[in-house]
Amino acid sequence: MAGEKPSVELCKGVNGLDKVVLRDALGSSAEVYLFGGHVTSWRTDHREELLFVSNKAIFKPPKAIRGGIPICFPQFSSHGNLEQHGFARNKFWSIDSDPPPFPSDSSSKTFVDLILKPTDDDFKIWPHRFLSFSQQFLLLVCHFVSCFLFFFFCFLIMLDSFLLQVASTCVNKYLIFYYSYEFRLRVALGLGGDLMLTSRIRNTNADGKPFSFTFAYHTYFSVSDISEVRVEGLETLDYLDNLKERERFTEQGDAITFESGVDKIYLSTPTKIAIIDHEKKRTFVLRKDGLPDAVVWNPWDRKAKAMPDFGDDEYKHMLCVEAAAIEKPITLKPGEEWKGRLELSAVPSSYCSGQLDPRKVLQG
Ligand SMILES: O=P(O)(O)OC[C@H]1O[C@H](O)[C@H](O)[C@@H](O)[C@@H]1O
Repeated sequence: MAGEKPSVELCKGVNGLDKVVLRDALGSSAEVYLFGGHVTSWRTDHREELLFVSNKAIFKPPKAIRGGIPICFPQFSSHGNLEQHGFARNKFWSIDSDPPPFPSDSSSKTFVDLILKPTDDDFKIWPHRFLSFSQQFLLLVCHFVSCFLFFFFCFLIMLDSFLLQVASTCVNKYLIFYYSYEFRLRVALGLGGDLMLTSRIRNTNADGKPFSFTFAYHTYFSVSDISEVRVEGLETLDYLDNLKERERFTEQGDAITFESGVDKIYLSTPTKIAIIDHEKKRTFVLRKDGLPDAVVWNPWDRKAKAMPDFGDDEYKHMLCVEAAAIEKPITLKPGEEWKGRLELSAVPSSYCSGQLDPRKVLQG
């Protein structure tokens, strides 16, 4: 593969879904499905797959693909009114042929730009606490109708308040305002086959209204054996434990190892986290920017069995470490843009007499 020209190719993937394949001159590659703006493959120059995708993954919209790097936006997990992890991973993205310049990625020639934005017929279920003009108008009509009835039938006073209450419930529940936004995603292969994802989210509301969101790159790393893996960079940090109703705890001082299911949101994490795979003698290094939190997730055996698109034993060969912004939602005023960047490298572990040197792993 080495010596080939870098290429960016649009082709058909599983079930005829469109995907973009990136290849660099040394043979590293990545694949991105337009469905979900979802990276499903990242390979070394030796064609070794670095991301986990379940053998049972269902490549059928609108179900998100199990594995790779789903984008969680505008809501992480189930903590909000939206569907789990928001809608970005269930939508078809487009190739953005003319994006505004990305200064930070200028070194990479192998990349694709995708864009997700609401379409006219695409009512976003992204509720908000303000009422739009049409909603206010509907409330007014309800009020006039009930006032009219009031003058003619005094006993309808009670009905008036009842109608108003029903109307506002309906307005809040069913007539939902949708935010206008632009979500631009660049997926790039960097020098040495690094995988770089940059998200830029802009508030394009014309009505002056801000919106808030939470976000995660839900990265599934492929590991040899979960019991041989440790994560460095999250020691002594506070986390919210999703398995204990999001109670807040403080992590102990040692690197994180795995003996049972884990679902934790580490808060205010450093910009660099390492996943060390002893058996493979490989270390994944995550570098992130604009993403203060990090989720660590492995479903383990019981939850794995309950997931229809995940093999019973596959939990042994994956680990999610998700660069995220969750604890403090991002709020954008109209015209404002947020940027969240993730850079992934796979390097040989500095392995010596059975001991890894965390200083080497986390240096630089
Ligand atoms: O099954 P999904 O909707 O893809 O979510 C998979 C997992 O994602 C995150 O890591 C959450 O912290 C977990 O609570 C959730 O189970």
